[in-house]
Amino acid sequence: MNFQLNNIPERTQKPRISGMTMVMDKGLSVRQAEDFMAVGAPYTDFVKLGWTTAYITPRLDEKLAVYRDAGIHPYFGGTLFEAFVVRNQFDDFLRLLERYRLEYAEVSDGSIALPHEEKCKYIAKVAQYATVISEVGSKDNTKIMAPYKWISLMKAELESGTWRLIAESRESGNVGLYRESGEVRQGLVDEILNEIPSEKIIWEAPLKSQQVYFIHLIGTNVNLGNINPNEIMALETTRLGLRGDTFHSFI
Ligand SMILES: O=C(O)[C@H](CS(=O)(=O)O)OP(=O)(O)O
Repeated sequence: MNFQLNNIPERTQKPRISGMTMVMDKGLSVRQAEDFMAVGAPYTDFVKLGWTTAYITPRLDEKLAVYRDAGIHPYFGGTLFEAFVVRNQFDDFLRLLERYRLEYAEVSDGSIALPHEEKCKYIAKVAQYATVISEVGSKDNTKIMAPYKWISLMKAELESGTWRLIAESRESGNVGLYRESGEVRQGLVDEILNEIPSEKIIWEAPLKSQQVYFIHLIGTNVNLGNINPNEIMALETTRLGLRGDTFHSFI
């Protein structure tokens, strides 16, 4: 830090198992990724190349190297897994993990209809190649899932070998965990937290109001995802109680 301020909440240190920040890269150039790492690396744990953008990303190997060299784990969005599965190319997906030396892989069913037992089998298989992060929740805002269902899916995915669960919100922050307005489904979050340890969940929270909600509810070291690269410094200061929204929470 550049100077001393007392009573700053303690942040977990890398390699973090809680207090993690997952940033969504929607198509940064290699140069933009380097610039992002120049300021954001200490505050970023994972970079997800959003949905299927890895398919068309120029100089993909170079971009992955930029993140790895900065101590960040890059991985591909779950929609890419779904794009392989829906085309009966699951084995090609596994080869892709090896080809790009990906240590983490997202398994999701946000865009395809996949019986949950099958999703769990995929989780177990992918776990033989990479550490699995599995996403729960639909990308379709007409599909509202009851809290008990979220919890049973989450438990089954953990039992199948998922390392961390991602709670869906999309980039827009208005599905899954959130109402169409972006407001948090608070009852849902409370029920999930009664049954699943919070450090097992990465809450997708692209909007500032959502990040603030989870920092107030769970604390500085809540796991947050789908953060815009441009917002990484803003989020870190919010975690530290150094922005108006959380200023009085930690003093
Ligand atoms: O679910 C997500 O956060 C993303 C991005 S969006 O849904 O396309 O907005 O998909 P993912 O495949 O997990 O990157």
